[in-house]
Order: sequence, then C-alpha cells, then structure tokens
Amino acid sequence: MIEAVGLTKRYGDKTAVYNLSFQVRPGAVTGFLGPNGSGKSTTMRMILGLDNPTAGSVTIGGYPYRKLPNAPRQVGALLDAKAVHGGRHARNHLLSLAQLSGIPGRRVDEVLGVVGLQDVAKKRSKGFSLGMGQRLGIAAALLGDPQVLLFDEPVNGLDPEGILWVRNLMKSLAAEGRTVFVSSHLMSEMAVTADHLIVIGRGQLLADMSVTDFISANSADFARVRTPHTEPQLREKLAGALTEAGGHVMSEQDGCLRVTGLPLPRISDIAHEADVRLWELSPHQASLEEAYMRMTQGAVDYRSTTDQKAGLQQPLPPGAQPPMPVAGQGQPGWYAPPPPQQGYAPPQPVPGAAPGPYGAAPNPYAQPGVPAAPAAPAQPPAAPAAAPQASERPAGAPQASAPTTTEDAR
Ligand SMILES: Nc1ncnc2c1ncn2[C@@H]1O[C@H](COP(=O)(O)OP(=O)(O)OP(=O)(O)O)[C@@H](O)[C@H]1O
Repeated sequence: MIEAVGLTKRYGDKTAVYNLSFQVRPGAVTGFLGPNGSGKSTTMRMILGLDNPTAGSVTIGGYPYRKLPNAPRQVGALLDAKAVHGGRHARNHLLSLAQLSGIPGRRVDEVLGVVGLQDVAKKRSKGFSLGMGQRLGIAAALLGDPQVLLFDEPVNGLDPEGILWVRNLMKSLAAEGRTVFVSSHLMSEMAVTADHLIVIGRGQLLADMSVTDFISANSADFARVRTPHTEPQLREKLAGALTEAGGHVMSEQDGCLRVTGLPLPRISDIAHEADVRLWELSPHQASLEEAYMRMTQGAVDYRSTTDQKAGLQQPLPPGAQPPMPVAGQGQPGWYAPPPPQQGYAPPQPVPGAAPGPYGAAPNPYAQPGVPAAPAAPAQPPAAPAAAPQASERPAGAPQASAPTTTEDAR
C-alpha cells in the first residue's frame, strides 16, 4: 500500500503539491487524475524518493522509498519513457537495470516477451517509436516482479491494440493483488481500467473514491426525449407541456430534448396527455469524462483563450482565481456536461443540407452541400458569458455562439 500523509512540495514560490493525504490499496487499479500541472508527476516522484517533500510524508508498505529493503524488487515505475540511453539495445538497457538490482538476466527476456518487444530486443532504443518506448518503460517497471507499480501516462503514444494491452495488463496486475497506481488524461480509458480514483487539482485532493461514486457525485442527470422529426410541432408542444409541468427543457444538437427536473415516467405521462408520440425516452448516463470536467473546471491552470468552457464561468474580478471545486460536490456554477445548445430552440434547417442521422429530415447543423456527419456539428454552438446550471436554464432562453476550440495551452 502507498500512503501519503500531509504531502506538500514547494519549488520556490510555487506550491506543486499541498497537504495531500491518500492511500493506494492493493488489489485494485487506482487512477490518478488531474489537469496539467496539478502535481501528479511531482507526487509520483516523491513516492519514489526522487523528490523530497517540503512537508508531510509518503510511504510504501510503511517505509519511505529510500528506506525500503530491496526497493527495485518491491516497486516498479514508469515515469518518463524517454529516460533511456538511446545508444543501448533494448535488451542491454533492461539487463543493466536488472544487474543493478540483482535481478537474474532471464527475467529480462521474460519482460521483453510480456511487452511484445522480443523481436526488437537487439535494436537501439533511440530508433524506437513513442509506443515502443512506452513498452520498454513498462518492461523496466515489471523487471523486479514488484508488488507496487506506478505508471505515469502509460498509454501515451500507444496504438489502440497497445492501449487495450496496457488496460488488460493493469487489471491483471491488480487481480494478482498488486498495488497499481496509474496517471492518465485519457478518461475513456481510465473509466474502463481504474476501480478507484484519486483526483487532484492545483496540488490538492479533490476526490478519493470509486469510479462509480465519482461519476454519480459529479454528474447531472437528465432525460433525452425524441419526438418524430417529421412533425416538429410535436416537439414544440411537448417542450411547452414539460416546461409547464416544472421541467427544464433544452435542445440537443441532434434534435432531441434534454429534460431535467422530471422523472422519466412523468415525462412519459406528460407526453401521453399531450398526445405526443415519443421515439426515444432515455436516461442520460454520464461518462467519467463529463464528471471529471465538472469536478476539475475550477482547477485548470492552462486553458486556451478560445476554449468554449472559458465562457461558462461566472466573470471573476481581475486577478482573482476561480474557486476550487468542493470535494464530492464538483465545481459549483459550471455546466456539466457542457450542453450542445443553450436553452430550447428548434434547430433551423440549413438549405441544401444532407439528411440527418434519423431519416429524411435535414441535419440542421450540417454545412450546405456537405454530407451529414452525425458525430459533431460543423460549427458547434457555445455558451453565453455567464451561464447557470443546465437545470436552471429556462426553456426558450436565447442561444449564443462563440468559437469552441478546446486545446490545452501546453
Ligand atoms: N523541478 C521543478 N521546479 C519547479 N517547478 C516544478 C518542478 N517540477 C514541477 N514543477 C511545477 O509543479 C507543478 C506541478 O507539476 P507536475 O509535473 O507535477 O504536474 P502534472 O500534474 O504531472 O502535470 P502534467 O499532467 O502536465 O504532466 C507545475 O506547476 C510545475 O511547473
């Protein structure tokens, strides 16, 4: 088990990690999540004795890493796959690590096989692709057959087959009773790999809970309601009836209604009473990505000036920092998930647009003359400058548009 108590790290004026306390237990994959610069790598370096805490402590099996008897046999880590002598053959690189730690040479060939690099074992690692380098780093972590494993972004650069392999490897290591602590920015991958999550923002603990609990604690439930696209007046009628009944109705990009504040059976009854046929009535299942975005919005340090979400926050006084999210409550005052369209308004067909994904009705978001692409709108609408929660947004509220690039500044 890894245990951090009051772990703090300052670099000059910069507090990279502040008062972090958590446990990483054996027998489970624990995901370590946080925005860029939130302190994940710093924390991992302190766990591995590569950085000294300014305050607090972190132990593995009760010992600080540097006092751990035979540490390379107990703890394996992939921190930076590029930290390899490029002139060495992959096998020689692993062999030198093995010799330093008293690990028999035959183990090198075993781990080369495990990571699928046996055919390039005699190739210099400077010629390796990003994914091959990651595999070599994972091989080094596995070398001592350790009970505790740390992986910093292990799927970086891996192809889909490699990502699946890492996922299965992490799970099987945990199933063998090992402690597996893995950082990643790939939420879809974490959702299917991790059992437990530790989420940090600006060096502080935001969440320490199971993936399931994290998603339910940080997501907004809503119902998707679809009426026949051939009769747009039914959609209007239903939106009015739902609003009258106390629901909050918004429009999805694909023509669905997003309804909050009313349980599904009630929505069905209201539709029946209004004589509106439904083609879909489904509960929205929030993804880990949505929950994570909701939880960490206030802890993001690096954000594009053209980020759609930049406009979803209450304006702050000059120089002020956005409030930190409250552990277990997410980020107050933020959309989750960012709705595709603000407020209910019927989508306007684009002349010459190709048919939409649900039949003959034109896709209102397609560009004229461009084939329908159901996955994403050509120009996704964005949010107004200060937007309330989706559930607080009245039907018929005005739409706004803005650039929607969501690239990170780093
Ligand atoms: N050696 C160092 N000297 C000064 N500042 C540092 C040092 N190492 C990290 N930092 C700072 O500490 C903060 C946390 O960095 P860290 O690399 O731990 O974040 P991270 O969560 O791993 O980020 P990413 O997701 O981008 O890898 C950053 O602001 C970083 O600039």
